Amino acid sequence: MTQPASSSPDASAFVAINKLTKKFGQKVAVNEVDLMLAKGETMAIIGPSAAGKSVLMKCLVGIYGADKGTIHLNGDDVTNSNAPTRPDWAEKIGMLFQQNALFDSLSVWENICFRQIELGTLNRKDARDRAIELLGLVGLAPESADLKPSDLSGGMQKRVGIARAISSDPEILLLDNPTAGLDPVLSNHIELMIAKIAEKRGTTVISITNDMHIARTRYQNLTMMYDGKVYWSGKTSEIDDAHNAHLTQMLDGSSQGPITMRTGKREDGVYA
Ligand SMILES: Nc1ncnc2c1ncn2[C@@H]1O[C@H](COP(=O)(O)OP(=O)(O)OP(=O)(O)O)[C@@H](O)[C@H]1O
Repeated sequence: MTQPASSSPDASAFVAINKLTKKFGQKVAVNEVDLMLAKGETMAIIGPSAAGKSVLMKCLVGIYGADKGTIHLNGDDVTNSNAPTRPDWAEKIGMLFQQNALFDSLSVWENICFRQIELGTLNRKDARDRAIELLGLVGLAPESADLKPSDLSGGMQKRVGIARAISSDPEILLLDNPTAGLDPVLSNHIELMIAKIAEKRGTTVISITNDMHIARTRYQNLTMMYDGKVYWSGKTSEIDDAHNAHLTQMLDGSSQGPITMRTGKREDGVYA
């Protein structure tokens, strides 16, 4: 059922991360992470604060280069942001940042098609039309297009961030806490929307969440990070109640230590 943290990922997987390490000075934020994901599959990444989840995402999107290890996307080595293959992937990866990263001085539609306007792939009229189409996809009215992000609620801002992330019709969608700060009803609504968009487009999705229930019900795969490492990675359908309880305890900090899901025991062997 599990991918042991020590196994080597299959390099032919659509997303193949092999022994990835990212340090900031002495701090090892991401420590020998192995992960793989097939095309069109979804993965939730969970873990307590400072586990390395966001840094891993930023390595994937090319913001940070790696100190060690590799990232392959569909066979292309994209480990370092200045790798020759990287520009080919810029348009194929959509990312929602934790704080949405919307520009307050720009309108909603300019935020959504920011990249296309910058690159000149769409003129301003077509970009506005495209943004309105995307607003519809994320459940926002066309009238929102000319508002500024500060005119929107937190939930609406998240939707705009998601609309921007999917604006280039990416092959991979990276979402850093798409429902952080939202109430449970809205969180569920947004996660359902993401699942539907991904299914319709065949998009591969990796999403950080703090919500174990959402991770188990909306994603096909789940990875728990702890102290920069992958402690468990596998199919959500195979998580039984005991494992769920322990992953949840690790997430909220009440567990006494990481567990290995292969055995269902904590690393110190206490849990059975
Ligand atoms: N630019 C940076 N410079 C120095 N240290 C950093 C930097 N970015 C992240 N870190 C450190 O790396 C570790 C992992 O950070 P990361 O943001 O990936 O955690 P996280 O799992 O996403 O946590 P959270 O759920 O709280 O967002 C933390 O100790 C953090 O302080």
